Amino acid sequence: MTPAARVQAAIEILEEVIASARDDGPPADTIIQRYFKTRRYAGSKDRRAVRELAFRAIRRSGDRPDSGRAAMIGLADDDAQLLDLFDGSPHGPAARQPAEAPADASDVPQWIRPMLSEHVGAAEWPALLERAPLDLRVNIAKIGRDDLLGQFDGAVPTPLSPWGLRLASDSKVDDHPAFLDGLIEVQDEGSQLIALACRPESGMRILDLCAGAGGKALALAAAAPGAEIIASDTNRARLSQLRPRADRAGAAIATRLLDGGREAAQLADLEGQCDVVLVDAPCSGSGTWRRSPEGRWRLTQGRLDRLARLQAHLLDLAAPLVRPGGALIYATCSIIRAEGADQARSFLGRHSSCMVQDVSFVGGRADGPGRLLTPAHDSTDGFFVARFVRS
Ligand SMILES: C[S@@+](CC[C@H](N)C(=O)[O-])C[C@H]1O[C@@H](n2cnc3c(N)ncnc32)[C@H](O)[C@@H]1O
Repeated sequence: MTPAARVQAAIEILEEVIASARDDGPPADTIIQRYFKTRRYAGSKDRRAVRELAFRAIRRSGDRPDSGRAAMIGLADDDAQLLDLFDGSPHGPAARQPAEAPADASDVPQWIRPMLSEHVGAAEWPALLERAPLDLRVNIAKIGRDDLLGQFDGAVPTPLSPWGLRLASDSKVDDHPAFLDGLIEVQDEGSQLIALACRPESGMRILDLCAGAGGKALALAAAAPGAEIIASDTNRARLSQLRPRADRAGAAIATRLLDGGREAAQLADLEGQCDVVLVDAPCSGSGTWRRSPEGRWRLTQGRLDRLARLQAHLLDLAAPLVRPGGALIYATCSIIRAEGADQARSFLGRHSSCMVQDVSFVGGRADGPGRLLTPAHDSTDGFFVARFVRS
């Protein structure tokens, strides 16, 4: 591909990413993979260059651009070499017209700014979009962290989680023997800290209510191999990914597929029976923009309101399942108050039998009844987490 053809390819990809963000479709990575499946002429260098261009344009625009071309023009207006490639050559983009408006540049969408946690001021915004390192969680049920340290080039222990190793962002581990043997999982340090906040111990019964593909359930099982762990979710496809991961890790985790709206009846046998219930609730994902920067283009006030209602519903569902003296842990990978401190405060207002307890990990900052981790302050994804004890 010529350099100009790469720019045109990135514009076409951006067009799809914009439509997908508007219509709640697949993420940018999936779109890029699909794009090249039907374009075998593109070599690996072309693919890398196009991907890089598309992601640079996505990171540059906080608000959803009008078109892929507007997004790329925005990037090119600050980069003379890129602008020169708008030359109308075959397969390249048409020449830039003076009347064409570039997409606006911003880190955080305008409308979301007033909704962020007070900790996430403008000085923290650039870090929300910096490339994240690759964090691994060592399966401590099988091996110690120090025993694996030397097996990965440039790996360092994560500073906050005792289970983590940090590698450069572009590291690949899915064909590493340690991965195939179930000794590691890819997991951001922030997610590891949420599992730590559950204080898992052998003999406990732990419900991971929104387990998804089981990232945190696996961390809990590794930390407390003698615990009974139940992983539930309403999404069959996600929950079914847990089984092979648990087999690889040698973890015993029971799963329960729930029907949205019938969860209370399906979990009735666990009422007052759980030592710990983890509610890792669906959220805006605003704490993970550094991995999925197009997530900023997906959010609308309507979506945010629906998510906040679902989070409240899941918290109300979870509270009666906790045994007296047991703990409810609420987490979202969000830096938006409505999904964090405000949600936790409302929960406390509705449930007088629950009291706040400090989460036991190092890191983060106090944020209302919970703690907030942010990329700038903690070098983790952004997370809100609160721990409640049932009296
Ligand atoms: C943030 S994700 C969970 C990530 C997972 N805990 C992990 O560590 O990989 C939230 C999950 O909540 C699930 N969910 C949505 N509505 C639910 C409901 N009513 N009951 C249980 N799970 C639900 C979604 O399907 C999604 O998998």
